Amino acid sequence: MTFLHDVLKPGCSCDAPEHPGKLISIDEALHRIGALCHPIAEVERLSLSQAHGRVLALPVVNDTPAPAFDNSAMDGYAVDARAFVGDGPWILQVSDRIPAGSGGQAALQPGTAARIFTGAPVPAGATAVVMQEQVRNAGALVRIDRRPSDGQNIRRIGSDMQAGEVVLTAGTILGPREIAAAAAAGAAEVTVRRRLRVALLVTGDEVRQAGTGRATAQIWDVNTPMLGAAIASPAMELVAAEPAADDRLRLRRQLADLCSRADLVVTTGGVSVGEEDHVKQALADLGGELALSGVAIKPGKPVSLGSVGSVTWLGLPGNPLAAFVTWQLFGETVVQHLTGQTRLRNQRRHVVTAFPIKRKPGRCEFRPANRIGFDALGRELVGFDGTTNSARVGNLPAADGLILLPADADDLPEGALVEFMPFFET
Ligand SMILES: Nc1nc2c(c(=O)[nH]1)N[C@H]1C(S)=C(S)[C@@H](COP(=O)(O)OP(=O)(O)OC[C@H]3O[C@@H](n4cnc5c(N)ncnc54)[C@H](O)[C@@H]3O)O[C@H]1N2
Ligand code: MOO
Repeated sequence: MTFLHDVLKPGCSCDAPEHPGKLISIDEALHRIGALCHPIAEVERLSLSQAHGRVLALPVVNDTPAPAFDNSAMDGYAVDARAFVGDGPWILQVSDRIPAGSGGQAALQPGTAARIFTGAPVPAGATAVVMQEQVRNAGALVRIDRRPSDGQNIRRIGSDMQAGEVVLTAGTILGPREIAAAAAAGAAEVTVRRRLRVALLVTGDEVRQAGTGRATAQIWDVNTPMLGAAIASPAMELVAAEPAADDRLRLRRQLADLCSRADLVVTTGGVSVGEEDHVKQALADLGGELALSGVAIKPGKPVSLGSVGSVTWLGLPGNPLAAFVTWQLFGETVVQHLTGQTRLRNQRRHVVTAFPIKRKPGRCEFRPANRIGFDALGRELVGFDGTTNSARVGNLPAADGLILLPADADDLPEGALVEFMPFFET
C-alpha cells in the first residue's frame, strides 16, 4: 500500500474547510523542497580534525596507495614458502627483526625467517607471515609445521585504497566513518561548505522562556530549546534565536533583519489560519514567495516553505510535536539540500505494529514510536502511545522514531505493516 500520494479529499474534520484541495502530499512537499533549496556556494578549507559533521564541497582523492607498502597483519615470522621443500616441518634460522615503522628494510635472506611485528613492512622475497602461535621457537631457530599459503597474513600495498581513487565524493557529510577513510588517505585538510546560517523566530505572545515568570494561560517555550538543539549540528550555525510578537509590522522588521543574517529562517507558529497568524503576511510584505503552504500530514498540516530573495524560509507549526515532526521530515531535508548533501538520508523501513490503531483517515500521520523487538516472523515490532496529540512532547524521549500511518487508513490491526523513520540524531 502506498500512502505518499495527493490527498484530494481530506477526510479529517480539521483538514477541509480552510484549505480545500490545497494540501499537498508529503512526496510533493519533499519535491518542492528539492526544487527550491540549492547548496550555499561558499566553501572553506579545514583540517580533518575540525571537519566532523561538515559537508564536503570537493572530493577527497587518495594520492598514494593505502596501505603504502606490503605489511604484516600479525606478529610472527616472514618466510619465503616457495623455498620450502617437501611436507615439513621446516626449521629456519631467524635472520632479521622488523618492528613496525622500520624503514629501509633489507630483503629476506634466502632460506631464513625474519621476526616481524604487526604493521611492519614485509621484506622483499617473503611470500607469507606465519603467526607466532603457529611456530615453535628455539633460540635463533623456528620450526614451522604447516606450509603457509601464498600471501598469508600480508596486507598488500593498495589493498585498502588505490592511488587516485576517489575516497569521498563532494556532498558527503563527514561522520566518523568518512573521517576514517579520509585519514587513511592521508588527507590533512578538506574543502567543505561553510556552515549554514540558521535563524530561529518563535512566535506566540503566550510563550515564555523557562526561568522567567509565567502567568495563567502562558506556556513554556518548547520550540526554541528543541529546535536550537536540532540546529546545533556542526554543519549549521544558529545566528539568532528570537521570540516574536504576534504583530505583523514588528514581525516584518524582525524577519527582514534575520533574512539579512541567515541563509535559512525557521519560524514556529503563526502559520495557520487565525487572525493572530501573521508570519506569511509579513513575508509577503518583504516580497517573499511561497513554495508550499499546507501538507496532508498530521501533525504539522500548516507547515510552509518559501523564500525571500536568496533566503529560505521554513514555517513550522507552533504545536511542539508538530514542529518536531515537520523539522525531522522537512527541516532536515531543507538543511540537506542547502548544505549540498548528495546522499539524502532517507532511512524509512517497514515495521509491524504491536497494537491495533484507530484513527481518522485524511492525512498521513506520524506518531512517535519505539522498537520493541521482533515478531515470530522476524519482523521488527513497534509500539506507540495511543494518546498522542500535536502539542504533546512528554512521550518523545521514550520514542526512537516515527511511524507513518497511511492517509487513507482508519483502523489498522495489530501486525499491520507500516513505515518507520528513525529520528535524525546529531
Ligand atoms: N481554525 C483552525 N485552527 C487551527 C487549524 C485549522 O486548520 N483551523 N489548524 C490547527 C493545527 S493542525 C495546528 S498544527 C495549529 C498550528 O497553528 P500555528 O502554526 O499557527 O501555531 P500557533 O497557533 O501559533 O500555535 C499553536 C499551538 O502551539 C503552541 N505553541 C506555539 N509556540 C510554542 C512554543 N514555542 N512552545 C510551546 N508551545 C507553543 C501555542 O500556544 C498553540 O497552543 O493550528 C491549529 N488551529
Ligand atoms: O496538524 Mo496540527 O499539526 O494537528 O497539530
